[in-house]
Amino acid sequence: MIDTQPPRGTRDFFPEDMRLRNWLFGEFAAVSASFGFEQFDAPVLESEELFVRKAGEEITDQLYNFEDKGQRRVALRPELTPSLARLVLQRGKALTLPAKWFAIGQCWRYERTTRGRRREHYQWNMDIIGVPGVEAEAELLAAIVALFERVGLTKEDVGIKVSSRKVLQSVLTQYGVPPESFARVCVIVDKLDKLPREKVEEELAALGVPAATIDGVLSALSLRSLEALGDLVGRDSEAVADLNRLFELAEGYGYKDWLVFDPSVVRGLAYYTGVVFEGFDRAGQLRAICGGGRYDRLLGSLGGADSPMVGFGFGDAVIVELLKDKGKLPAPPHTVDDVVVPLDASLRPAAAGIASRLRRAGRRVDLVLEAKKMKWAFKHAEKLHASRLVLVGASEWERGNVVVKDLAKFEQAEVPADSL
Ligand SMILES: Nc1ccc(Br)nc1
Repeated sequence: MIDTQPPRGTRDFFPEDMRLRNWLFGEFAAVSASFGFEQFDAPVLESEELFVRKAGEEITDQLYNFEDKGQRRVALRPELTPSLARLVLQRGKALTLPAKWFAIGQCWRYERTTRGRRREHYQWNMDIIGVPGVEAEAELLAAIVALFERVGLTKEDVGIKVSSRKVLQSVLTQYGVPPESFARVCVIVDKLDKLPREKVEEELAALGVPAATIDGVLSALSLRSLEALGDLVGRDSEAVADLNRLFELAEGYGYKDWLVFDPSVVRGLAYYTGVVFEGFDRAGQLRAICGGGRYDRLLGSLGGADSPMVGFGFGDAVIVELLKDKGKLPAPPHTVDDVVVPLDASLRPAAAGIASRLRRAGRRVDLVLEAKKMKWAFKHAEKLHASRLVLVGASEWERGNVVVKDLAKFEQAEVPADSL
């Protein structure tokens, strides 16, 4: 027999898994719709060049890339943002700005399965193109909070750490680190909560960032108030102005208590240029729930004209682990409205006609396809959480009737078949 397991690092979604996934994606789509966003999608398979960045990111180190039968260098997308950028460049001046787009798509990595981690997950992305002010970031943070609230999480369960890469930029400038090293330094500094400090210092030193600078960077990242940040980088710094404005807007939206200023948040993607943020569980048991930020120079890095862009990615795995931990994971049942049962093989065409009519009327109908006893039909209807059991029997059918059992009210009636 073939190996019935899915390929290493991937998942199957049996019907009960798909019901949960459809519920979660339904919440993603509902939040996106409530914020007026339009959905886009792009191929899972992209040209490799879309993702080649020389900043030592894990996401590009683990690119799921290969050469196809036409000797083309291709890759399974590790994230959705570069595809979004490609579509924006493709649409060019025809794209009306600001554009608010969302997507839910499978993303891949080729992880050496020494750690046995998954190689695919689904990500919900929301992005705003063409808005230079932090009003865009505030809107996206509101969407994340809306999602958390919709799935039953509170500000006691989760929060969103917020900072700006401009903090790191001003510190590095103070220490004379050249701007061209900025992206790589960010990628390394992002590893602080994953690697021992010595390892981070080693990697920074390999970039030519002297130890004294590292101390300066690390002390900046340990600040815990915007006031202290202002003292360090200057009250009129862009980072402070952006973050003060962001917290003021958060007050207006009513989600300020969900936010935590945390300059240690850098995020691991090279292309972020401004505000960055990540959702976290306050119990500190899990990896980041979601993350995002501003990336105003991604289009330029792909050879196009820059446009202000900001967005986030929200994976389908950590949120499910968190809801499970909180006992808030729904188990959507398989439900139909009606079960239609012919009580005799000769009544099967009649039963099929009744099922068709009910379906055209918008009912979800399970038509029993084999000769079954009443007892089985009852059990089957209960398992399907059906509202009604419609029995097509010879004597009633002669009168143009069927027997309908209301399974909620435990009532039964003989009614004309065309009255259903
Ligand atoms: N980028 C990425 C892709 C796939 C998984 Br699983 N995690 C991260």
